[in-house]
Amino acid sequence: MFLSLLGWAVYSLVQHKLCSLAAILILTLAYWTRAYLKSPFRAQQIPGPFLGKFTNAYRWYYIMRHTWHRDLMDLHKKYGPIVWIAPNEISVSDPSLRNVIYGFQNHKKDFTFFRKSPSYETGSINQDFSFIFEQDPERARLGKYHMSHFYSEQGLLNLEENFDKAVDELIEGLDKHHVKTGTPCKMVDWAEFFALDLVAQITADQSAGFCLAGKDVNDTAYGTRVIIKTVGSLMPLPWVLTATSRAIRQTLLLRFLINLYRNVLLLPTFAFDTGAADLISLKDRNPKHLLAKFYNAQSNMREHYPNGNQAEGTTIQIFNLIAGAVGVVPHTQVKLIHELTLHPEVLQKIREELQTTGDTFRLEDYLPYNNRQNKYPIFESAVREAVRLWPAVAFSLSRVVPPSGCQLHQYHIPPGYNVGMAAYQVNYDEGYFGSDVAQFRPERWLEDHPTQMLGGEKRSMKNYIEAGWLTFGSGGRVCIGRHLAMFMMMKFTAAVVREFDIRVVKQPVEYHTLMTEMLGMEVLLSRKRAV
Ligand code: HEM
Repeated sequence: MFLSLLGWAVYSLVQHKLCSLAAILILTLAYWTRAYLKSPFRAQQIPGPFLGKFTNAYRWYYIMRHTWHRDLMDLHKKYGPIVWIAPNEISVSDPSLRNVIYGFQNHKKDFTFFRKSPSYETGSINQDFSFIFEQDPERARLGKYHMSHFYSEQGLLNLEENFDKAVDELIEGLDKHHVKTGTPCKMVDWAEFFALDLVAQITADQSAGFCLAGKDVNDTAYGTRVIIKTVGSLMPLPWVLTATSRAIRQTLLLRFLINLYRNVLLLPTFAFDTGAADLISLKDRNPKHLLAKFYNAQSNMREHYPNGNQAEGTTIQIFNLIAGAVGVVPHTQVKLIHELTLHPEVLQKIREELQTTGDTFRLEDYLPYNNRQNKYPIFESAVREAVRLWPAVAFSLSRVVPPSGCQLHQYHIPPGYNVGMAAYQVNYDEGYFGSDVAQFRPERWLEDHPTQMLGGEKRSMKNYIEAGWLTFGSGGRVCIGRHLAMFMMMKFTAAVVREFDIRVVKQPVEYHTLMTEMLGMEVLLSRKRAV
């Protein structure tokens, strides 16, 4: 009976293509309409774009136009802080609701805990712990427990020598490939080369040679972009998860993943099934670097991922590192350099701060340990201002409403629906940050809040901004690489502004998929004139 029905369906599909198409269309419309009519968002009249209420394709269309981060800002301007953007998803822009969704709830109390939504599964491309995409809160907590200390400020301070080696190669490469030849330099490419070199340095104390070569050796950075863009394009489409498995997604992206590991670890024949021995010998030679720490972390997590293996479990940590360092940091880095060329007065102050420490940016002059004082307050504020205004991780950090449900202003969101906030919408909220929110004004980070008090003293703006912004996420799943990101940008920027005068010859263009990339900016560099 079933077989004859199936046979009939295939026969009609072939014979009556138009009828079948019409039937599919009608069924889809009926499905969308039924979901719309039953939606609790409709019952509460939550505002939002008409098509978004019916289909995920609405958001996907704007993501594929690469403008979604700005389009969503416009939607919030039009509809207010709570917007119905997809059949089962609400977007929230009000910073005061950040802690409702991302606050430090007890992950053991499933009744009130907001997990990462199933869309994160799209980015899971292995059988092992993959930090950013792990949805299980207990495993994510364990991962953080095993890994946060080496991504802490103190942990990274131990690797400062490696940051400086990467900086030296950056300067040598820029000199050789652009200053001496007088050719324009593509800023985002160089920020990526630096990031790849830095990852190789801090992972296993090796020089990967991207800056020295002045090119994307073996398409390594390109591979990172392909993986990130693929995940970003598919994340908003729930059916992708029905149609694929982790194994399928990994197979699709395997070539790019393996290429990353081979070129960054300088293991030209690395493969998951045979690579463990190579990794072990490399990490044994560099016990204080991240590869050794990743290896230990994966050993501690192994029992939770019986289908993975040592090589996969270790290298996926490198992928998470590369995703942050190469996929995210360079785009804010580009905007920071761009803003400094637009604000010469800020650039001048940064150069003056650097002169107080022998024209070199040293972490120990920045971090307030051992009674030291931060010698770079304006420099630090300029970097923070850039990450506030151009938060490269710009997709909605979507979470599932727990069994308790949740109250967002006048609306009650029932369990099982998704709610999310995205950094552009939150960071540009005038109500919270003030009417000059869109201006690049580093000094704001050094001021006091005009009215608020904290512990009997005036509340600093730094404290106030960090309690509201979403650049690095918030709560238990806050970005583990935020200190690394700050150090990378400060090391890169300090070196470039110390050595070179910079003239922008092509402006950056925003391009959103998963991250908001800053593409196309070109600069002419010349050796800095003495002042
Ligand atoms: C300016 C640079 C960066 C920005 C704006 C940024 C932003 C973010 C955001 C918003 C999240 C939260 C994601 C979520 O809740 O779904 C996150 C998580 C994460 N980031 Fe970053 N990131 C940056 C750099 C880095 C770097 C350099 C690394 C390298 C280690 C990194 C590694 C991670 C990891 C592993 C997570 C997942 C943490 C968890 O789920 O507990 N990020 N990042």
